[in-house]
Amino acid sequence: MPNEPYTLILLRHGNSEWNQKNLFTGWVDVDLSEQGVGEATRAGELLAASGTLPDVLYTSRLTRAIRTAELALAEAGRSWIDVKRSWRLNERHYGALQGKDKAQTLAEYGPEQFQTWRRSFDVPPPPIDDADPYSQVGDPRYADLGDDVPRTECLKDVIERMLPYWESDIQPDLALGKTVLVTAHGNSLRALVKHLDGISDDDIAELNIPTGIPLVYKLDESFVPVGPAEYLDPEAAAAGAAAVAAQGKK
Ligand SMILES: O=C(O)[C@@H](CO)OP(=O)(O)O
Repeated sequence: MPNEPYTLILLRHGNSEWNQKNLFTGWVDVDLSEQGVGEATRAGELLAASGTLPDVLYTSRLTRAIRTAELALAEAGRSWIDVKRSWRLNERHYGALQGKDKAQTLAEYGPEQFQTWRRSFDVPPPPIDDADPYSQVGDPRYADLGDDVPRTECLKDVIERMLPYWESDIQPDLALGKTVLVTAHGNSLRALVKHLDGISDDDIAELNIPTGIPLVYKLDESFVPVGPAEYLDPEAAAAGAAAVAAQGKK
């Protein structure tokens, strides 16, 4: 291979106030919890210690991802890098479940329906009402979407809105040899990992992304991984992923 492989770092935001309260979040703009602030800072330490220093940052338009990136980059001495934000990296819109308690939802609807809403590939939760306090309709942050602001999404919908951005914006920066950091969300990153690793529609249900631990991909010139992606703290990543899988059962 003539050139060095491209480096892509995926980072799920640190634990949020609603992760802590065990509420479905989606596009609701909640901040990091104190634990999340610590995780974001630690992510920056891991980047610095491994010498994986980003040249450009991509984030969603949600505070928890933006702050995670700011804290991690400050810790790694890279606050100065260029930043690009897109709603296409936002969390999966959780429809009418936004703001609902996960444990209560599990108790009310049962494990099968609960798992279908959380992890099925193509079954979205019921749509959120435009008048719901947790709807994003009318939010100036999404003025460019007009009436196309999502009312609910399944993982398939997330892949369909995220992949065009991956191709139009992120891939060209990688092709320039830049180390790219993407700070995003559990389900928008599951969508990207599914694409990169060629995971089937069924198997993706089992994949959970832990909060605040950088996942590093090396990609060839066709943006295909040259080996398995690596978490910079594999033990913490395994524990974190198991905790995400168990949400609701508390
Ligand atoms: O509530 C959410 O938006 C997501 C991520 O926190 O939850 P889940 O892991 O249940 O998809």
